[in-house]
Amino acid sequence: MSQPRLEFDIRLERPGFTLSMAGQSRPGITAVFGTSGCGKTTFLRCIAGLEPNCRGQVRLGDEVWLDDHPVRPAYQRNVGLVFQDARLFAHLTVAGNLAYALRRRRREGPALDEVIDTLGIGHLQQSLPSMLSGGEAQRVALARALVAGPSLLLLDEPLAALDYGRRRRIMPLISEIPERFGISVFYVTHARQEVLEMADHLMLLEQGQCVLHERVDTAFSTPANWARLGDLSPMVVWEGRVLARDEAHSCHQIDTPGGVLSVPGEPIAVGQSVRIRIRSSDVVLLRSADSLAGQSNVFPVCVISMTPGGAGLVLVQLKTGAGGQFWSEVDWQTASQLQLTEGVELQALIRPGTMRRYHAVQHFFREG
Ligand SMILES: Nc1ncnc2c1ncn2[C@@H]1O[C@H](COP(=O)(O)OP(=O)(O)OP(=O)(O)O)[C@@H](O)[C@H]1O
Repeated sequence: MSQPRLEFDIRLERPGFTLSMAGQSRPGITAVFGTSGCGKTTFLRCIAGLEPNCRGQVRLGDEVWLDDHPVRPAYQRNVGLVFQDARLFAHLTVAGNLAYALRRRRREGPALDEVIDTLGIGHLQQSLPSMLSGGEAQRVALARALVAGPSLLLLDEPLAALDYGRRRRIMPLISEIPERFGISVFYVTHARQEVLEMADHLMLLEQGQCVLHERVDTAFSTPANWARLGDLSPMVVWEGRVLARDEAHSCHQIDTPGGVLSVPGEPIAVGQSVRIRIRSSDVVLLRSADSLAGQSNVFPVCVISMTPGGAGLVLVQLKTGAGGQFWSEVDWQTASQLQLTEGVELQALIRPGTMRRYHAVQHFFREG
């Protein structure tokens, strides 16, 4: 299903704060990320038409929403909004909340049953909001937003008030929304895990400006971004696809840009897209693979570059035969013993169990 493109070039002045952002939506989920006060919520509010002093241009597909002054006020912008608190109508049951949204629908939207099924709220229909857990209430809030048939979904930390278990259960449901309902999503979060698990793209805001708008794997794998994404240790994030599962050893064969990795963990379906994070500290370098016979995740690699890392270490950039680049961090003594220089070929072992796997139900890896 095609997702109408949002284009914006907006400015909002407040005492001590200016939001100034230009760009366009990309298919799938875009995480809006950044430190507290950088303007994430304000950006969503400007797009939704909730900031009367916002100036500039906003359009969604052929519809002009803002042309220096509002052309379409908030109630005429077909936007679904979900906040940290569910904000359900307290006097209506779940079914009543959904029926309300259905009555206000202004364009063709998803079937009610499909939304209820996707979010797993069929058994809650007769409940009042006061009877719902935080996770249930957020699922109903998402369902209510979807039932209204929005052209764009804006989610402002919808999982922030939930515990880890509930967040984990809802994340895959949110991941499905863009493809299943043909809607682009902007998703404000502070949580890196939510970005890695759900988002296709990352928009990083600093002091009211967008300083990065990239695919998630590229954003997290670029050295210049590590500090600004919250003091990350050197890492790469690879997009991969499950080729096979080895039940006997509880692990998966995953095709990645670096080659086929063997990754342990809970079952994931063959064909499923996943992300793999490999930190520099997870990678051991050796001159020869002789002592590693039978070990999985050993790759012949070539040294691309060496730069001083943190804490007196050297950061070694490596490339596998398949072309995937990643990092290892060693002390200078080890670097000298291994005679590391650019162009040297050696073996890299990605230590089993250190790789972090994210489900990443992504379908929008291509630039849209
Ligand atoms: N209603 C308001 N009136 C005046 N200033 C505001 C208002 N709301 C937010 N601000 C200010 O605007 C700036 C951006 O706030 P915003 O809420 O968009 O940041 P944020 O990135 O969403 O923060 P957080 O992650 O803490 O939610 C901040 O300096 C904030 O203090």
